[in-house]
Amino acid sequence: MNPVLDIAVRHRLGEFVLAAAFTSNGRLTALFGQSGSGKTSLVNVIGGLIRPQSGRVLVDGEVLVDTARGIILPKHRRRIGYVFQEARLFPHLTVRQNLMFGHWFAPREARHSSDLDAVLDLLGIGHLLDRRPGGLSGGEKQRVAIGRALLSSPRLLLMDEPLAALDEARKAEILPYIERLRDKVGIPIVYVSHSVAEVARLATTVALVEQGRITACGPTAEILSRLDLAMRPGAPEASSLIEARVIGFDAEFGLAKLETRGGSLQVARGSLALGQHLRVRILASDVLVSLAPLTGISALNTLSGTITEIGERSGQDASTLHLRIDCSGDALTVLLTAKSVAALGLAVGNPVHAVIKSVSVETP
Ligand SMILES: Nc1ncnc2c1ncn2[C@@H]1O[C@H](COP(=O)(O)OP(=O)(O)OP(=O)(O)O)[C@@H](O)[C@H]1O
Repeated sequence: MNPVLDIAVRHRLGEFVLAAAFTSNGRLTALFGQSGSGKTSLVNVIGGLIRPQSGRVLVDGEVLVDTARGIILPKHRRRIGYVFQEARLFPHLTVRQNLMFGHWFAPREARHSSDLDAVLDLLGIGHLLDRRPGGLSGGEKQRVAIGRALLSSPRLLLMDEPLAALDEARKAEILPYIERLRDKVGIPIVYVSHSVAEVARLATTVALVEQGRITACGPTAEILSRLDLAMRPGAPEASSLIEARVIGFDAEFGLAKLETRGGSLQVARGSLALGQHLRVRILASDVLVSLAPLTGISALNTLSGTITEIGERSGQDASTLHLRIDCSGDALTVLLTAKSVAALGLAVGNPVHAVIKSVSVETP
């Protein structure tokens, strides 16, 4: 089977050289990297705004670029939807007219009159149809921009920092729509971000971009927890993504009880619903390790596991190191001082208890 994305391109922009190669089968592939690492340039190569000097771009096996065969499809023939940081809607047109603008760009055989209803429902924008962009919130504008891109029947959606211009409340409002887009619409997404929290929540696959190159690419949980990447410049701070399910609530204290493979966690209830499946994120620096089960401390969460990997000493003065604990199939990455590791005599194979404060468990 063809990968969803198969990219290997080389392109010089002044002093900067983009030399990026990766494949992805993810529904949402995040390009993550520091400012200036080349994420937007790569997106522009995929979208056709930059014609690469050499290389290939294939989406679901369709060749968009293959310089060796002299193929560089023009932008308008690629069927790629773009969503930028700013919504870029036409101010003089209504929301309906903005959306239909996307529809006109869809190939005739891919246009269906039912598409509009499905998109309105998916993005919750049906009530905005007669409004003009000027009267919409930033989050509403972005939902319309996503709708417009979807209605062009793209084979791929490129989203370049779509939430960067929004405040925290608007981001929180739009994230569930992007999750639905990822899970319910069969269009693969390439998503540029430099927010680890966003990547942890949305991405199925992460490609790390560093100085024009892809330094790692793989499933999100694996990339975020990889010890060899943890201290690289621009790499996300090491963290663990753990699959969990809401199994109950503690009404008196406003907590939700989550079940994970390695044990239970208690977190702030927020808007969690009974039975909901979610991914929680725990920073490596927010976990303590104990040889014996602890009593008499305030932390509410203890996961038990076995040390599977101890990384190299790193950080300031090589004073810290990462280790990985297998908690019944979930990998927990922990940052400790080298001194603690020596004092406890920690070694691969040791059974340990990982202690996590509830406030350190990030939930959607
Ligand atoms: N036309 C150009 N000529 C010369 N250099 C360029 C050109 N376009 C981009 N660059 C350089 O290429 C590098 C990568 O830029 P790019 O915008 O792709 O990075 P980015 O990772 O998207 O950054 P940001 O997160 O800040 O948007 C930068 O150093 C930029 O200055």
